[in-house]
Amino acid sequence: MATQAGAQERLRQGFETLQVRPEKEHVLHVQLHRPDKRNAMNGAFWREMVECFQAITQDSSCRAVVISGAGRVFTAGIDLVEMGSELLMVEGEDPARKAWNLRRKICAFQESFSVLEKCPKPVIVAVHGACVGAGVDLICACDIRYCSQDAWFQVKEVDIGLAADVGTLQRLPKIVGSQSLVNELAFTARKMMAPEAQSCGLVSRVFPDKDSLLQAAIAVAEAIAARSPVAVQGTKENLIYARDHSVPESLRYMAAWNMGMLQSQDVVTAAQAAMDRKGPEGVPFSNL
Ligand SMILES: CCC/C=C/C=C/C(=O)SCCNC(=O)CCNC(=O)[C@H](O)C(C)(C)COP(=O)(O)OP(=O)(O)OC[C@H]1O[C@@H](n2cnc3c(N)ncnc32)[C@H](O)[C@@H]1OP(=O)(O)O
Repeated sequence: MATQAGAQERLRQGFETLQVRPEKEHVLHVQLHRPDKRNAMNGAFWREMVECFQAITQDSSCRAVVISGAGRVFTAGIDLVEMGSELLMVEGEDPARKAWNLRRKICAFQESFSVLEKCPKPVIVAVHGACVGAGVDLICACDIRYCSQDAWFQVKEVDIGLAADVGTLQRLPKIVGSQSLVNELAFTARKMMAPEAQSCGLVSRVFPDKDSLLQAAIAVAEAIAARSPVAVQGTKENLIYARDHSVPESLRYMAAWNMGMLQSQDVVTAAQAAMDRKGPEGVPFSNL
């Protein structure tokens, strides 16, 4: 799937657990789609997230992505039925080999959400109803988080006997300012409702219902997609780099980045539009 055509073909083929559809120009909407099972994450889901977002990364016509959940809730987290019988079953003739194979599996699970961060296009997630366990890991890897008034969040892993290992413990403390709150949520699996999620910074906006939530998520994706993809994707790359590095390291990375990217035609086009008092909407930028 190294080519643009290959990526678009993969997205056209469709997935078992994800529904992908174009929403506006340059905007794709990825829906977690196992509504009867509350979008619980089975084996197919963990694989398909990687395939889907690798294809989106390759598809230069896509500039922003919205993720939402089909049906009553965003997601019930890992599929508990498959977890016991399949997802975490491991082969190996001795403990070292079993441990090594389990490590491989855990790394593969981690990739299913890290792929969201590696995707250069901004990902906006719209959460309604429950967002449990691995759902929190997923949203922590997204760039913008919105929810509806009925949403609730639960770092549920301790209740099923494990430490959350696919991103929550690593990313949540960098999203929420209070380490004490993160610790409390992770140690107790307490449900956090939408107003608290907003006040602690996990989500940036709360909407009255799912319809208004989706409308707003798609509108912000459209606004992002109208801007220079060189500027937007460079911004995502450098924000994530800065989160994980010191200020001097990040400034150095930024300078190396922009010594190439400032030579883009987009700078000239966008600056001219600003001088002419036009917004970026309606200014044509080539795909990246
Ligand atoms: C190395 C990997 C690391 C990853 C770790 C991840 C860990 C986690 O994700 S921990 C969290 C596990 N999830 C849960 O504990 C949530 C369980 N589900 C619920 O609490 C409720 O379903 C929920 C509040 C989300 C929704 O309640 P609602 O009343 O709307 O639905 P239900 O009647 O309960 O369920 C409807 C059908 O969906 C099936 N289902 C729900 N959750 C799961 C799940 N996690 N796994 C598998 N299936 C699930 C439920 O059995 C019902 O199915 P059916 O009886 O066939 O209709």
